[in-house]
Amino acid sequence: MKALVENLKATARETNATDIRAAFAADRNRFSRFSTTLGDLLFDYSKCAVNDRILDGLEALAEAAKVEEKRNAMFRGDIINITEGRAVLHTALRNRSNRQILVEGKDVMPDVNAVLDAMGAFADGIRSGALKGATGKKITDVINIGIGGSDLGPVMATLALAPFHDGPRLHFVSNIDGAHIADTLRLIDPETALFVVASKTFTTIETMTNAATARAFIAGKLGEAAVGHHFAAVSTALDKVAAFGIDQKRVFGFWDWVGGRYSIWSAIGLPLMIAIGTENFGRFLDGGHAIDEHFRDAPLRQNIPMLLGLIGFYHRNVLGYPSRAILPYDQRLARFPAYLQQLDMESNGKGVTMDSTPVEFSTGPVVWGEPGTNGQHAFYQLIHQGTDVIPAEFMIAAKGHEKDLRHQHQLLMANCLAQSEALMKGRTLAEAKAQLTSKGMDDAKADKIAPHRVFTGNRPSLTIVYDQLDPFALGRLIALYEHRVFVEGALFNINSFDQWGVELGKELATGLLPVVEGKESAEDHDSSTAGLVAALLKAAR
Ligand SMILES: O=P(O)(O)OC[C@H]1O[C@H](O)[C@H](O)[C@@H](O)[C@@H]1O
Repeated sequence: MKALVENLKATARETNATDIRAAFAADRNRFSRFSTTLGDLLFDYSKCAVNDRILDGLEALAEAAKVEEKRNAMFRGDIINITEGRAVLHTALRNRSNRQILVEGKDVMPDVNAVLDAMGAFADGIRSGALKGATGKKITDVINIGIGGSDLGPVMATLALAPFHDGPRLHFVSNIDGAHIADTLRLIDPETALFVVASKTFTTIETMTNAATARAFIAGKLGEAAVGHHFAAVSTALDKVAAFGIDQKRVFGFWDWVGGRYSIWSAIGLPLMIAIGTENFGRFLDGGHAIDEHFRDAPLRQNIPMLLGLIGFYHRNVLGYPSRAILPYDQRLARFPAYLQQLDMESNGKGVTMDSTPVEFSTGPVVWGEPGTNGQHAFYQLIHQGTDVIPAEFMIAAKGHEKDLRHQHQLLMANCLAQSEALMKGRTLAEAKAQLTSKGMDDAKADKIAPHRVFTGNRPSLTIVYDQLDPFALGRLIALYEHRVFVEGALFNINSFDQWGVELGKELATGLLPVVEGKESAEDHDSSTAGLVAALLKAAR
């Protein structure tokens, strides 16, 4: 692998691959050669620093890393999450073909379908008003209590699918900070509220603490007997849910082969289903399934998740770019960058290979972003003229949902396209100077100012276009990025499906709680921690 990466570096140098502007000038068909479609989904990577030889090299890399074999093992239900001894089968949750999927000899599809049916019946009951609060009122507000994978997916997708939201209002409480639940409880009426406690493990301190606060709120306002009418739960740990006291009929399970950050397709999607209805939720699953079929079957050069992953690896390890910006020109995808941060950074922020040795590559990049056009007025300066090259990933719908605001959508499209064009083309010193002198600036001054107005150009970006942001399109987009993360993880030869890196902080927080409660002394901690504890406790007195 290392040698193949070195070869790619040499190829990039020899073929002048990073001169993207020159590549466009030399080849009128560059767009059609370096873009591909799947239905109405268009993936354009022609503004990345690729050429045929680079793609050949990336293909060799995929072969050497056995990406296709690893992909097949995932779909087959092999135990590929080796540190936790689990299969990785979020694809089973959206397996609309219903073909058998075996985990340790047992077909998981009957259980998947049974939970989906139970969720559907519950969601229908809440939406229609057949399932009421303790005082006989219809549920108007659903509050999801969860964090990480038990929060980010429903939060992101609910906003993304706002035009399809015809069920009760949704709220999300995740942070341990009491402000989060307190501000939410102020907005709701206990008689018409339903809390969904969402936690894969049902041990996460934030979720358990917020759930206890919510439980006390309902019991305090409506009496202990009302609790059963106002709570539901989603978890893989059904015994722990039972201990919390939630009615079994309102508990929706999933399985240890669903990673938290891949769980939006499972019962974790219940709030979304309540918001948009079972039919739309089904379309969302269809979208994910369409990408699964494509990822499994399409040849590499037409395989969008493969290409996305290979280009991601190329940016990181051949060209050495440290981060990637996710820039949806779609206000309703405002939480998509945050969603991808967990998906990508928790999956591929690793330093040890599948063979338990240190990795030989740079693994996952920093993933960040904001929707356009807001980002333009904040951080695009650095993307255009900063000293790091930051590959940008644009996404935009051909049609907005606001038919009478078509003009605003046209402005949105123009901005999106202008940004990727500007990143690629840039502006030379001569062009900058000519622009200034044409406006009457004298030569000496133009010489001083022009360098500040130079854009190096040749800054890579890729663009994803879809017809309209509907449940199917969103399902496709999420699955596309899930598989991209898979491909990159396979190339790094890491386990993308564990998350030991979040453990240490959790352990230390448990140890520090008695210290900040004033029950234990801070003397066993380092002087900074002890000093901070002292300052906080003094100020809180
Ligand atoms: O769903 P839960 O078990 O409550 O876990 C919630 C989150 O907590 C952890 O810290 C993990 O890093 C995440 O992957 C997970 O999504």
